[in-house]
Amino acid sequence: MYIVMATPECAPVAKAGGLGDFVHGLSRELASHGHQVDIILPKYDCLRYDRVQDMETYHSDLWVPFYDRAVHCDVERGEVDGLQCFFVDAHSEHGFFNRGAIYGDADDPDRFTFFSHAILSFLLAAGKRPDIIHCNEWQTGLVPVLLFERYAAMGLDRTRVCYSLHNLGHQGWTTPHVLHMNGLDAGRLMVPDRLQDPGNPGAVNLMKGGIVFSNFVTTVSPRYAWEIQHTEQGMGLQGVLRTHDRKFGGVLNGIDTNTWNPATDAFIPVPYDANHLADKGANKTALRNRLGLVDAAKPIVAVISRLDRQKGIELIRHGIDFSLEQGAQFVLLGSAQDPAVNAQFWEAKKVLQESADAHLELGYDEELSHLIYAGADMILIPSVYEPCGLTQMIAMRYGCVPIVRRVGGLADTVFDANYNDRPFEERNGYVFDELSFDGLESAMKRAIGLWWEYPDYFRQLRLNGMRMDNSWARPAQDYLSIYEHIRVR
Ligand SMILES: Nc1ncnc2c1ncn2[C@@H]1O[C@H](COP(=O)(O)OP(=O)(O)O[C@H]2O[C@H](CO)[C@@H](O)[C@H](O)[C@H]2O)[C@@H](O)[C@H]1O
Repeated sequence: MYIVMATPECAPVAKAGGLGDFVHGLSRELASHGHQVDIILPKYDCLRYDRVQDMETYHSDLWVPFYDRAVHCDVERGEVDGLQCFFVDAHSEHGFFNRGAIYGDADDPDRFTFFSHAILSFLLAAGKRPDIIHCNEWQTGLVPVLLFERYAAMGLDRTRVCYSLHNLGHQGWTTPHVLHMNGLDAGRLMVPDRLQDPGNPGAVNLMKGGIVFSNFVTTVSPRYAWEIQHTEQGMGLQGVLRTHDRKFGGVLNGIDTNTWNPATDAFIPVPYDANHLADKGANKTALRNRLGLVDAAKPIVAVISRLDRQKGIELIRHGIDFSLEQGAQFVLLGSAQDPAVNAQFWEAKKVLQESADAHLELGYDEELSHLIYAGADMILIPSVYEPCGLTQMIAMRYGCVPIVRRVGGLADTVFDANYNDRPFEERNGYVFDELSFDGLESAMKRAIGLWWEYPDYFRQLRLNGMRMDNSWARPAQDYLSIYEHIRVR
C-alpha cells in the first residue's frame, strides 16, 4: 500500500512533542512491512538538519494557490532514519516556515492551511497517487476538505483519508478567511454539519473539517476515544464525534522500540536491560553528576513534559515539594510555550538553585531526556487530560515506574500496584483519580514508600513495566486494517 503521512511534526527532525514520535514510529513500522510511506512536512528553518540525510531538491516548480494568486514552493527530499521525507519550502513574503519554532504564531491557521494545500498540489504535480493520506491534528484538517472539494476531481480520486486526533485542546479555531485563502466556498462550508464551530457560529473549526471530510477518524487511545465523545474532554466536538461514530475509533499508540531501548541507547553512558537491571544505577549516578545532584541513597522522581495546562502544572509543582518532603530527589525537563507558565517555572528554579536534591531544566533537550529516563526511578504524569501519553511507556521501558492520573491513555497503560484486579505481573505503576494535591500525594506516597521499604517489590514493578509490549507492532496492524477498510480497490 502507498501511504502519505501529512504532518507538522516528525521525530527527530521536527518534534515539539508526542506527535513527532507518533509519525516517526508508525511510519517505520509500516515501512518495515514493505509499505511505501512518504512523510510530508514543512521545511522549517528550525529543522534538525543534522538528522536529515541526502537532502536534495525534488520538485522545484510547485505553485500553490493563495487567495487569487499562487505562491512558489520547492519540495526537498531527504531521509530521516531510513524514512523518505518531503519538505515543503514556501517562497512567500510571509516566511511561513521561517519562524524559529514549529508552532506559536498568530497566523498558524494561515501557515498550516497553506501547508495542507501544498501537500495536495505537490501530490498532483508530482504524479503521486497514494492509496491513503494519513492526516494529523488540526494543522492538516483542511487536507480531506480540499481533497473532496477540489483535488478528487483533478485526479486524486482514488485517495482516501485517515485522520488522527492527538489533542482536542487545539482544534484550529480561526475565521473564514482561510477558506477564501484556499479557494474554498465559505457559503457551502460554514454550516453546522461542515466546518462551522459548534460553539461559535462565526468561527471555522479546522479539526471539525478534518473529522467530517475524512473516511476514517482515530484518536490515540480507546479511553480517550470514549472521553471525547461522552465528556467535556471533547471540548465542544462531542456531538460531532458521536454523529460520525461509525467511522471513529481509538487505537492505542506505540513507541519506537529501537529509539527507546536502554540496551542500545547511544545517549546513555551504560546500557542495560531487564537481565542487567543493576547497571541502571550507573546511569543514575551520571544523571546526578550532569545535573549537580548529590549522590545519595535516595530515589529520583522525574517529570519530562511540555509545560502546558493539560499536563497538570499545579500538581507538577506540588510534586517537587512533596518529593523532597518524602526524602526523594526531583528532576524536571520541561518546555513552556506560555510565557506566564515559563516565568512560574523559572521562579521555582531560582528557589531551588542551591538544592542538592532538585534540578529543573527548562527547555527542550532530546538527549537529556534519554538520560533522565535511564537514571530516574519514577516518572510523574499528573495530567488533567491525556490523549495517550508516551512518556509513561518510554519510562517503563527504562525501568522507571510511572505515577499517573487515571485519564485517557494513561488509564489504558498503567495499572496500579495495589488497587487492581490484574495479575501481579501486569501491574506496573501507581494511579490516582482526583485532580488534587491529596490525590497526587496518595499515589506518590505509596510509590516512594515502596522504594524505601520494599526494594525487591519495587524492582519487580520495574521489571513488569520493562516486559510490557508497547511497541508499534499491534497498533500498526490496526492502522493497516483501517487503511484496508477505506481504500479503493
Ligand atoms: N522538554 C522536553 N525535552 C525533550 N523531550 C521532551 C520534552 N518534553 C516532552 N518531551 C518528549 O516529547 C514526547 C511527549 O510525548 P507525550 O505523548 O507525552 O506528549 P504530547 O502531549 O506532546 O503529545 C500529544 O500527542 C501524543 C501522540 O499521539 C499523545 O500521546 C499525547 O497524549 C498528546 O498530548 C516524549 O517523547 C517526551 O520524551
